Amino acid sequence: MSELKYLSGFGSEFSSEDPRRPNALPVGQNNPQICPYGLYAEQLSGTAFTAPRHDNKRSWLYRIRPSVIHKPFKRFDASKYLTHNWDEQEPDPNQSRWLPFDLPPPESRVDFVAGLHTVCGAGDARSRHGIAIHVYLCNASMDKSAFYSSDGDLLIVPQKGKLRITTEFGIMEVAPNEIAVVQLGMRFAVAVEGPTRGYILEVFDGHFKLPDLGPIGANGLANPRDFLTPVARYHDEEIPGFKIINKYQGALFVAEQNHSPFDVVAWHGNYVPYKYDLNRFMVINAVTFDHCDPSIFTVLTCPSTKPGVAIADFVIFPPRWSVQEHTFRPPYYHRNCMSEFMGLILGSYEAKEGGFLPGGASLHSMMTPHGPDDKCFNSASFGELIPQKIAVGTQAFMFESSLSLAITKWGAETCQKLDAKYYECWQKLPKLFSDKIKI
Ligand SMILES: O=C(O)Cc1cc(O)ccc1O
Ligand SMILES: [Fe+2]
Repeated sequence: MSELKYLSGFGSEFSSEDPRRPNALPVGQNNPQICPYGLYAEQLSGTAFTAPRHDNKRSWLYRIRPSVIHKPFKRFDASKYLTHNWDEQEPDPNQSRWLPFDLPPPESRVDFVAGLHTVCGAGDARSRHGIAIHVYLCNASMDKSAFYSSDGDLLIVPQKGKLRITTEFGIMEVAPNEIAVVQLGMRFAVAVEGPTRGYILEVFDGHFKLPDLGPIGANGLANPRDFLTPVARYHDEEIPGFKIINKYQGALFVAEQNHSPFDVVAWHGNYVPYKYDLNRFMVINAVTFDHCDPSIFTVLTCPSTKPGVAIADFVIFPPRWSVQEHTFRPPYYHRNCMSEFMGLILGSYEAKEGGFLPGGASLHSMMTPHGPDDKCFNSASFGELIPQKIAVGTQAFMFESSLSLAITKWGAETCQKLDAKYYECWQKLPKLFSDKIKI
């Protein structure tokens, strides 16, 4: 297969034609009486028609058949651990840590949709307010099926195994240490190459944006040109019994049709799927003293209507130099009015060298105290403060949300990965209080 091509930019107005059908995009209008090549015009709206211009998102798809040619949707029970039921368990404010989530057994055949497991979440897709955090644990490619969420945008964080994501807009390949965003309503199919695991943040409220940079200036953190959107590529295939799987109000539905939904010959617009390589993140940090809040590491944010408060931020902890003088350099001890769900893509996380493992996770709920374990505290308190390259070969991330998250039954019990001894990592923190320590 030839190398995939991408369009570069975040939030841009793009246009793309499959080179096999030049001039497939109508010129100067969206709805010609007959479209070039006899294509159907279909608008995919990502915001209300009347959203302000700077927020307005829509794309026009020129496709062989309109999406409406399908049989009725019926309930589908492909993934029994996908849920929006936040009342399955009693509330639990404890610090939670999960060992790496199990991959499906090699003799099984589990695709991306069947492998979706909801770990925690809050809110309601019906009132378009909330989030769900899922993991996907799969080992087989989707076959004659496509998936979309009618509930929210999906920010996909591969941890193990590359994803080849065929979308209506074209194909993107996303490997660990890259992320992909497939927005509300966009249909996609995932092909994998073996045991595959990753995390998904689904936001019900709106769309992800790049954070404002304030005094940082016009450049830095995640730069817009590093976001890549696939190019148009169509399949003209009759496929009897092709399944369109729809996540709608937290439940799965399936509708059959007799053709590939990946039949878009050309498209234009600013409502698109995209990917981003986390290695491209330009880190800004303190070069004098003290520990900055982790908001400096925000890759993408889904804002709420309250100024400065995110429904959810996607934050990473990339390799970087640590140079602060007379400073306790690791994360400070804290209690936060936001919920912090963390995962590990590669390596280890500086505040917890042991126990927090790639493919595992942690949740520090609203106002639940947390911070470095005793080992980290001791070495950072008494180590020499030379410039140090930290987190080399590692990548931890955080989904930080202003919502108070509930853990599902699968997350709390069925997965059997909760580490009941997690609290112990703080119990041996020493009492240093003494008249002898004077600074
Ligand atoms: O809890 C965590 O490990 C995440 C985190 C990192 C940091 O550098 C500062 C605050 C914070 O919540
Ligand atoms: Fe934290």
